[in-house]
Amino acid sequence: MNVEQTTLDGVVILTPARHGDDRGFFSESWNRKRLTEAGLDYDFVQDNHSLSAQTGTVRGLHFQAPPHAQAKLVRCGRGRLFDVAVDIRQGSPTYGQWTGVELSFENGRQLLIPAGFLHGFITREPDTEIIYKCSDYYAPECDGAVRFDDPDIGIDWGAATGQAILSQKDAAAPRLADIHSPFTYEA
Ligand SMILES: Cc1cn([C@H]2C[C@H](O)[C@@H](COP(=O)(O)OP(=O)(O)O[C@H]3O[C@H](C)C(=O)[C@H](O)[C@H]3O)O2)c(=O)[nH]c1=O
Repeated sequence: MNVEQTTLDGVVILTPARHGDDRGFFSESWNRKRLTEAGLDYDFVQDNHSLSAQTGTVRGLHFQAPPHAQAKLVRCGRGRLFDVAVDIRQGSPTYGQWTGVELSFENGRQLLIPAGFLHGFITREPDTEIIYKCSDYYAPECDGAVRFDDPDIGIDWGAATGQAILSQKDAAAPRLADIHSPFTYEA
């Protein structure tokens, strides 16, 4: 498994090995022991899987507040997407900064996002499926969102987002400056 750092401490890109043969390939998409050996041990308890039918679908930027904050291990099961994490830990030297990576079925890359970060993505192909592990259960009472096109964050989604396909919740999300982040940076 290849591990690449990003500009945000704790957000890393993982690429599990693929064992190809004349049938196709086999890959251990998640191996807790291997992550622990890389110093990335998370107790994932829930797998999520969503399908976005149209290119230019944006889901995010979301977080779950403590006591149900979620770390996530994100991968693309079909299609192609641009996955983004934003640091919202109060006091962090990278507060409000973002990092992004293209995840696709083809490249097999995964993004590991600790708790304390917003998560969102934009699809780059039709019928794109995202699959991700979460370190806590769904808790709608702890659900939070920030608008994906917040100018103070300034995410480059790599596409025109004026026609982004959004849920009503995401279309009405506040700017980061208008929320009180429940996360605190611990050096
Ligand atoms: C997140 C979640 C949702 N749901 C139900 C609630 C709604 O009836 C339906 C769609 O939920 P929502 O519109 O919040 O789904 P997304 O817009 O894909 O939200 C997710 O998108 C970003 C990228 C994330 O990282 C989060 O996991 C999550 O916020 O699934 C559940 O039953 N369990 C869950 O864990």
